[in-house]
Amino acid sequence: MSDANGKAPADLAARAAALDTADELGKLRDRFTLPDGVVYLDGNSLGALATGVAARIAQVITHEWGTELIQSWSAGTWWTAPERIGDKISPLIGAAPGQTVVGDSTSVNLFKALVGAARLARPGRTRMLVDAATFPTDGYIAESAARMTGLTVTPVDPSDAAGAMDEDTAVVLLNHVDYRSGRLHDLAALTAAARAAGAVTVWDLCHSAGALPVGLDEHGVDLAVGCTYKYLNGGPGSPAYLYIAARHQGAFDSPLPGWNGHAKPFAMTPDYTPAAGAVRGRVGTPDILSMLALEAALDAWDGVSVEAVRAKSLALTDFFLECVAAYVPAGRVESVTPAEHERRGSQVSLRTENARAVMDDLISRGVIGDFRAPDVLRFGFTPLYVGFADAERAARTLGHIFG
Ligand SMILES: Cc1ncc(COP(=O)(O)O)c(C=O)c1O
Ligand SMILES: Nc1c(O)cccc1C(=O)C[C@H](N)C(=O)O
Repeated sequence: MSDANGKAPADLAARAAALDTADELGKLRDRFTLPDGVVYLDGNSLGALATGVAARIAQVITHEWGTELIQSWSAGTWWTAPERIGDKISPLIGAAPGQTVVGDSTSVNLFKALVGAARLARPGRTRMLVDAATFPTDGYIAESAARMTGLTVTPVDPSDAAGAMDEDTAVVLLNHVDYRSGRLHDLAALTAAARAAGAVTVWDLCHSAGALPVGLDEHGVDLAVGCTYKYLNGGPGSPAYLYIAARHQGAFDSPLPGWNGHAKPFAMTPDYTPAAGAVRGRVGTPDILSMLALEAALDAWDGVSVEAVRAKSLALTDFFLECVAAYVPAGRVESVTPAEHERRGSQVSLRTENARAVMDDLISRGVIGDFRAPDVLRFGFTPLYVGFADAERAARTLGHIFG
């Protein structure tokens, strides 16, 4: 038997097995619970369940809530969870401790970051540059934040963003990795360009954190947000995070100054004095169950370097593209994810006709990716629990659908 392009599936299957055997990260799959027989390539939408989470949440419910009751806020681990878990995420995004706080959704953190950025921006500037291909929520929130702060949104393709930054640019909002195409944008160069133009940067890290090195401190990013339910495996609706660079913390003026961000929340004074540090990015009572599930899920990263994850991610996506080229009849799919490593995130997006029906068929055959309108099959590669045999089976199954 040979595939559509004449390559024997056994060759690729054998290669996949050898690559999995040599893979140093392969054993990390044991840190996750995944259903048997399923190839899960949707961890860029909802990460898999880390094994320690269920027991931790049972303990939080039965002991901390059920027995310790209110004391868990003060004597236990609850009150400081947002900044403690922020510090646990920090190494994954290249941030020193004290700059990252967990809570709320990405959308809400975008709002805080964008209005905060506008308030940090140089007076008199009028424009907010926003990634034109952005995940919709960023665009919606940016429009509202701009309206509230007297700015005007200018949509811009990230490839043209550096050239569009000028002395009228107040704020720049960009995605590190594009959710639909998987295109990786040059965070270092774009942040440098924004700094040169005197603009404040806000990066959305939803599709990069936990998949590749980010380097927020190293590259001088001002503010960043990201979700935790994708590559960080925090669970459905797990809280997002907000990064406020140390140099801005004194001046960061949150548009949502809730009592949890107050310097002395339990003084319960009528006037607002923001807490020092990233804690001023907090708003109201944190969602403890989701937050502590996230904290337990982050244990899956113990002893794992983001650099090693990136190396495996690129090897996986390279191999998947090779398998797709071998198994899928020519002309049936077209990759919209850049081939160059320096422009590729941790997913492969294939454009095809009837993409929704094709994805439904794939899922019915045990290969879970997702469909993104209008015509994209999206496959996310999460190196902590996806292997090369998964990539080969996914491509082979796609080949069968088109065969
Ligand atoms: C780039 C990006 N930003 C934001 C979000 C979502 O934000 P929220 O956590 O508020 O649903 C997503 C995905 O849901 C996303 O891909
Ligand atoms: N956040 C999601 C949700 O609540 C339900 C279903 C999917 C999602 C997603 O994460 C979508 C995702 N940001 C994307 O890149 O498409």
